[in-house]
Parts: sequence; structure tokens; C-alpha cells
Amino acid sequence: MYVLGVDLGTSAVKVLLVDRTGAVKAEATSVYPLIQEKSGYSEQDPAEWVSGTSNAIREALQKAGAAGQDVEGISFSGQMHGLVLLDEAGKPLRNAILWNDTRTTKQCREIEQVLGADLLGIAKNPALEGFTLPKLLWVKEHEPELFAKAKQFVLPKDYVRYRICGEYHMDVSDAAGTLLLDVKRKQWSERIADAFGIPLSMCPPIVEAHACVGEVQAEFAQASGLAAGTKVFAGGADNACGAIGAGILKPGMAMCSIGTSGVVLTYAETCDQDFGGKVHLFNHGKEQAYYAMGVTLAAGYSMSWFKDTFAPEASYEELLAGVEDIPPGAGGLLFTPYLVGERTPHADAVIRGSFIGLDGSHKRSHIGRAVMEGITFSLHESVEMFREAGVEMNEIVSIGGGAKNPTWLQMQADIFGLPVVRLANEQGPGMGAAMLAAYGCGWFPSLEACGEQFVQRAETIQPNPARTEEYRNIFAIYQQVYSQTKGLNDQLAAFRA
Ligand SMILES: Nc1ncnc2c1ncn2[C@@H]1O[C@H](COP(=O)(O)OP(=O)(O)O)[C@@H](O)[C@H]1O
Ligand SMILES: O=C(CO)[C@@H](O)[C@H](O)COP(=O)(O)O
Repeated sequence: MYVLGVDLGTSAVKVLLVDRTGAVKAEATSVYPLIQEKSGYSEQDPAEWVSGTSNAIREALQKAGAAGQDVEGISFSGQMHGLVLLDEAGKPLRNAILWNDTRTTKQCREIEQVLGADLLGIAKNPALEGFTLPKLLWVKEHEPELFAKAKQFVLPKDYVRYRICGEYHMDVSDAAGTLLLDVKRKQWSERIADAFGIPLSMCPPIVEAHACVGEVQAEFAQASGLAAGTKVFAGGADNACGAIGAGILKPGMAMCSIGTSGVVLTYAETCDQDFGGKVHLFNHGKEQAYYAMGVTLAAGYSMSWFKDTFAPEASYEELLAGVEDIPPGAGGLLFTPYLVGERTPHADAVIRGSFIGLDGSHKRSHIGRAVMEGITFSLHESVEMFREAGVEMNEIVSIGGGAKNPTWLQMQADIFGLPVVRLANEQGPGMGAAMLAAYGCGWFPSLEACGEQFVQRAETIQPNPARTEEYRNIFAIYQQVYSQTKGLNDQLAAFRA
């Protein structure tokens, strides 16, 4: 028997068909576009997620020569925070507004003003443009007729799950990213919902990530090749699932993920540590656990932007060939990855990226190295923040598309000054989703037991102390770029499309 892990990412949906030993029997991907009508806007059509998911499931089953009946359960990992507004009939009222959409600065200031200290006290997070509540308030203000028709809001993977099993749910790890959840009590916050006129009836029932919430219905079974009646488990936020899939299930463990966004995440046993709102603090996909994380909005996205803009025909391997031969500092070139604004440590929707120090001698490989270094420096800001807060970090497990490049893995070890663990057959959050289904199906007594079987380490990359020292000096210059370019970007904002 198999379980299916569905990772509803920003660039694509990835489906993993996994057996009882944790071996991936087949994987399939279906890509979908971002809709970016204006600078700062980022949307997707929820219908594309559903068709992409059923196509990828069908392909994965075909590749493995498996029948729908061979799948015992399915679960999900989802891009976080995206607002999907549904009408009475469960139809999306507009495109989903995604986590990397930054149109809601005004609504964030309003939330801070109305809630004051209650916001951090209840939701454990500051008001950031990417979170769901500011998006709800934006729609309420700018599209009041549409908002009046809204009966439910869900997050991206919850919409796909709803189309599979016909029921509305939201798991606690994803609900934590809405800014409407009382994170400690794991319930919708009446105080927050009432303050902004959001009826609690719009908020779906909260469940644990491993909860069985329904069965595959006939229509989706027909489209995907799954058997009707297959068990459906809630699943979790992509970062919670990334953490589960990387075995981040006890204190002292940390993860770096370079997907479209970039994340540095540390396991937390309670939600009581006060980070002063500098990092995000969310419920884990494991029961009674939490994680704290810093987010670089455009991590892998900076790299894919570089590729799509300057070498669309090249593979990442071709694009980054020669980067390993260039010493730290990329020949005096610095890049800040603020292509869509930033979250950690500068919550700033207006800032944009820069190349500082371009020289006539620079080749494409220098720019590639600078992009890699700039993304990693941005992630290092989060590592430093955790260090300053006294969080124990003995090593860091690296996942996501960025972990595919050996030079980038060594660079992470050197810049963070920490051993970096590469996983064997790294599958990112999709494996965490498959683990939630495997645990939910009762294959293992706990997520930890499942992790022992499913999560295999390939190697540990040690930092090179001389390079760590060199990077410390370059990082000090990198850190100045934000304040030196902020005023310039404020002025340039008027010229953005
Ligand atoms: N071989 C590679 N070398 C370097 N970076 C890569 C490679 N493959 C993918 N990436 C980076 O990883 C990103 C995609 O990561 P992924 O975890 O699949 O993203 P998401 O879950 O957000 O869709 C790309 O944007 C790219 O920057
Ligand atoms: O906004 C966040 C976390 O707060 C992002 O991490 C999204 O959840 C998207 O993830 P990827 O598509 O980059 O994996």
C-alpha cells in the first residue's frame, strides 16, 4: 500500500507516491503561473491547483504502475497564507491572493492600531502584508460587493482538499498563518475576528494536521485515478510539512528551506518565548509543538528570476556552472534579494533588490554567485536573530530546490557557520505531507517513529572556518545595503508598473 503526499507549492504542485518504507515510488509535477497584474500583486487561479493536482496524481499512479486502490491515504502541504474566498456554493469569488502579495500595508497598520499588544499576545505574530487577515480586510475595503457574497475563506491546500472531499477544514499549522488564530488555544480568536467584523462562520473548523477529515469523492476519483473512499488527511502549512519531512521534530533542530521563498526555522516546545515579533511563531504540524522562523520573500524566486530573465533556455546546472570557482564576495558584487519586498529582518513591502559593485570584468557566473550569496546572507539574518535570542542550533537541515546545488550547500555551511545536513532523496514538504498520511493511517505510532523510517540523512557538510570568517566581513557590508537603499527605493516606488 501507498500514501500520497501533495505539495501545493507556489511554482507547481508536486505529488509523491510513497510506500511503507518511506521510498518514493513515483513523483509527478504540474506547474501553474503566477498572475502579477501590478507591482506588489501576486495571485493564482484556484482551479489551476485542482486540475494540476489531479493530473499529477494520475501521472504518479501511472509511473508506478499503481491502481487507485493501492493508495490508503492522501495528505497535503500548502503554500501558506493565501486567501481563497468562496461563495455559498463553494465557488471562488476571485483569484487567490498569495503569500507574496504585498498590497496590504495600509491594512497591516490598521490591524496594529486596533489590536495593539493583543496581536502579539494572541496571534503571536506581527501584522505582515503576506498574512491572510490583511488580505480579507483589503477585499472588504476594495471589493465590498464581492466580500458581501463571501461565505467561507480557506487557504490554498484547503481549497484543493475541499474539492477532493467536499468538506471545509483548516489545520492548525496553516490557521496560525492567518493572524486570526489564538495560537496557544488553537481556536479562532473572537477578539480579533470581532474587531474587524469577520464572522466566525467564515472560518472553517480547525483540525490537527494528521486528522482524517473525509474521503475522496467520486468526481475527483474519476479525474485523478484515485479510488473513491480513499482516506483524506488534513495536512499542514508547507513550512510545517517541510520541517516534518526534514525530521525537525525535537528541540535543537533547525531547517533552512530555499523554495520560492526562503525560510530558517527552529523547533519550539512552547509558544512562550518572546521574539518581540521579529520572527514568525506558528503551530507545528506535530501536535503540541511550535516552530519559529524567519522568511526571505524572494529566495529561490531571485534565482529563478535571474535564470528566466538572463538565461531562460539554460538548466540551473548550466546557469550556475563556474560559480564554485569564484571566491566569496563574487568579485566585489553584492545582491540583495528584495525583488518583491522583504519580511525578515526588514518587514518592508516597498524595498527592492540591488546589485552593488557591478564591474566591467564581471561575467554571468559572478552575478550567479552574487545572487546565491545575497539569498544566503538574507537567510543568515534569521540565523543570527535566533542566535541572539539564545535558540540552540547545532546543525541545520537544508531542503528545497536550493539544496540541489552542492556549491550552495557549502555556502550555507560557510555563511551560517554551522554544519549543514543534506538529506538522501530530499523531497521537501511533500514528504512531510506523506508522513502525515502514513501516521494518520496508523502505519506508525508517532510522527517521530515515522521520521526514523522515512527521513534519511545523506551527508553533513562542515563549515570551512576561514570562509566563515571571510563571509562575516562581507555580511557586515551586505547588512548596510538595506538602510543605504531604502530612501532610494521609496522614491523609485512611484515609477513602478
Ligand atoms: N538545481 C538547482 N540549483 C539551484 N537552485 C535550484 C535548482 N533547482 C531549483 N532551484 C531553486 O529552487 C526553487 C524551487 O524550489 P522548490 O522547493 O521546488 O519551490 P516551491 O515549493 O516554492 O515551488 C527555484 O526557484 C530555484 O531558485
Ligand atoms: O509565506 C511563507 C511562509 O510564511 C512561504 O513560505 C509560503 O508558505 C510559500 O512557500 P514556498 O512556495 O516558497 O515553498
